[in-house]
Amino acid sequence: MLQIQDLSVAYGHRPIIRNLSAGPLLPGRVVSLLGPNGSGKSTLLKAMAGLLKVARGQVLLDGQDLTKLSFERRAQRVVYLPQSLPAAVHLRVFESVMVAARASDLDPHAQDASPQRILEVLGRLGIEHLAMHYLDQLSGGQKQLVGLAQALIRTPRLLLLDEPLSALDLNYQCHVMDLLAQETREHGLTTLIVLHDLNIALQRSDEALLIREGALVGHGRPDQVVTAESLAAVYQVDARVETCSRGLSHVLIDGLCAPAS
Ligand SMILES: Nc1ncnc2c1ncn2[C@@H]1O[C@H](COP(=O)(O)OP(=O)(O)OP(=O)(O)O)[C@@H](O)[C@H]1O
Repeated sequence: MLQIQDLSVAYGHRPIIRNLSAGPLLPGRVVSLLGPNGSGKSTLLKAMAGLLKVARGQVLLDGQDLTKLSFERRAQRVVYLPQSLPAAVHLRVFESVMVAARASDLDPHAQDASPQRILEVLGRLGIEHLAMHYLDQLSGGQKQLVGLAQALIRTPRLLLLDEPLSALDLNYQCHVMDLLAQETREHGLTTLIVLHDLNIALQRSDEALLIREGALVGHGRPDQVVTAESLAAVYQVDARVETCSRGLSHVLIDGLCAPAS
């Protein structure tokens, strides 16, 4: 179970995340993290992953404060996939997933980095045919899928994914969200995913967190969080959330809200 308590994060003297509390987020659930550009989503994920100094507050995972753990112990529990992947090195896809599996390895038996397991993870993502390709010769979307393979091979307790669908086509977006839901449920992970596509958040996440200017303004079922009112308040768009013939919620954008006079 994940609980964020009174978290504050700053860059220098500039506060970004302000006394943010959220949770509990239960294992086995996919939670979308929503909010406008610059609202602090990546900053929140980086702080939870231990990559930024936390000015105040706690991130409790099963009662343990992640902000106080050593790098190695945190790396065993938390996997963070950044928005932009590091410049691709001249490694084959297969090797890069193997390196990722061993990255957090205090206990050599903790991660199964056998060739079969690596091929299985690549296969689940539909990219086993890329196993022997070089990372620096892949397309943007293919690199993003390899990043996901590097994350999933590690079976953490907490999976933090920053816009993991941004370079993927429609088919892969659906496929990856289905796979993440399956992995999350099967392994009892807590999965937090930054998304800009509100329809994907509505239809394929179990819960949503909505932030604005570093503060939490909504948490609950996606259809309770993504509403015409919240979209007007947070994104300044004039929108409707309607239910289609299959019973799924869709956001329809009519335009920008009229500026306040
Ligand atoms: N390394 C940094 N140093 C100083 N300020 C930063 C740094 N990284 C981000 N910021 C600022 O922090 C604020 C929040 O940025 P962040 O990347 O967390 O937003 P975001 O919600 O993820 O945005 P986006 O949806 O555009 O990716 C922004 O105003 C940004 O300019």
